[in-house]
Amino acid sequence: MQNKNQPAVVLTIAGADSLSGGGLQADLATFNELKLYGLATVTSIAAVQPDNLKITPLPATLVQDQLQSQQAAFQLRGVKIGLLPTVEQVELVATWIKQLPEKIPVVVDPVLVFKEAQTDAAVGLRDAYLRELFPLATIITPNLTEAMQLTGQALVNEQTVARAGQALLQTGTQSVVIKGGHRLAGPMAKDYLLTQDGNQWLTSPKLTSNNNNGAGCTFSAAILSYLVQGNSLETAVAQAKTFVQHAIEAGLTINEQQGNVWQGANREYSS
Ligand SMILES: Nc1ncnc2c1ncn2[C@@H]1O[C@H](COP(=O)(O)OP(=O)(O)O)[C@@H](O)[C@H]1O
Ligand SMILES: Cc1ncc(COP(=O)(O)O)c(C=O)c1O
Repeated sequence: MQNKNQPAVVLTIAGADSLSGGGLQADLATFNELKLYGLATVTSIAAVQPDNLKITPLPATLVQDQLQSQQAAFQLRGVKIGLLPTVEQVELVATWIKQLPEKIPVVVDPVLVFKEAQTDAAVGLRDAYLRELFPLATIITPNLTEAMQLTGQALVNEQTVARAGQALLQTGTQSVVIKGGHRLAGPMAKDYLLTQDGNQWLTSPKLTSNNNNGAGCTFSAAILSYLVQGNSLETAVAQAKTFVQHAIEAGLTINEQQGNVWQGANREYSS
């Protein structure tokens, strides 16, 4: 039994990152900083290698077992969906979301593209996200390259990103934020938020730091956290952008090419 002094419980369904930059490690760190109790269903293990990311999926039955155990033990207040490496896992997670007894925020981060390696998601996986998960989402959070792969459009400026947002909204998700981040040209890191009620660009100065592994995971986990705390979608996304900006600024260098975000940087700013 949870009383009102205990933290709300949220779940991430995600992969484990061997360097803890992204994946469930970033999600749990974010939930913790934002005073939520985080659970994780592990879908896969991502081992970061010098020029590759080796992703090993776990069997779907094991994913199902974890979800059942978590739902039996806790009242879940929100769910974030990260890396699901197989169509079978996407279908299973969609079925599980549909049977949840209450309507809770569901943030879907379609992890199809990684900073650590050049990848092109399998068409079947892309289609499964579009068909199965997006219609169940409160918000979807593709990065620029993922939005290109999901829409088949070249996204090079504000107009094309806005058009892609409209196309993604047609999938049935309640809202979409396309992360221009470091990939969209210009001095600002711009993200485009589109809801049923309107749209806006969220901007922050583009940091030159390479310590942004985990930025996307942290951003989407922070959106979920702020939604669970009762904020509007617009407020949740704006606050998440500030949270991730601080996390990149204070990131941890691994080598000249890459480093991880650090969610703990936000302690300095919280009251
Ligand atoms: N260099 C940067 N400077 C400032 N913000 C950034 C930078 N890179 C990414 N971001 C922000 O971090 C969040 C995650 O974006 P991104 O790194 O593109 O996602 P992903 O990790 O999915 O590729 C977005 O809010 C984006 O604008
Ligand atoms: C398991 C897993 N999920 C997601 C990601 C994506 O991380 P990012 O937030 O940098 O997009 C990674 C990156 O290494 C990962 O290993």
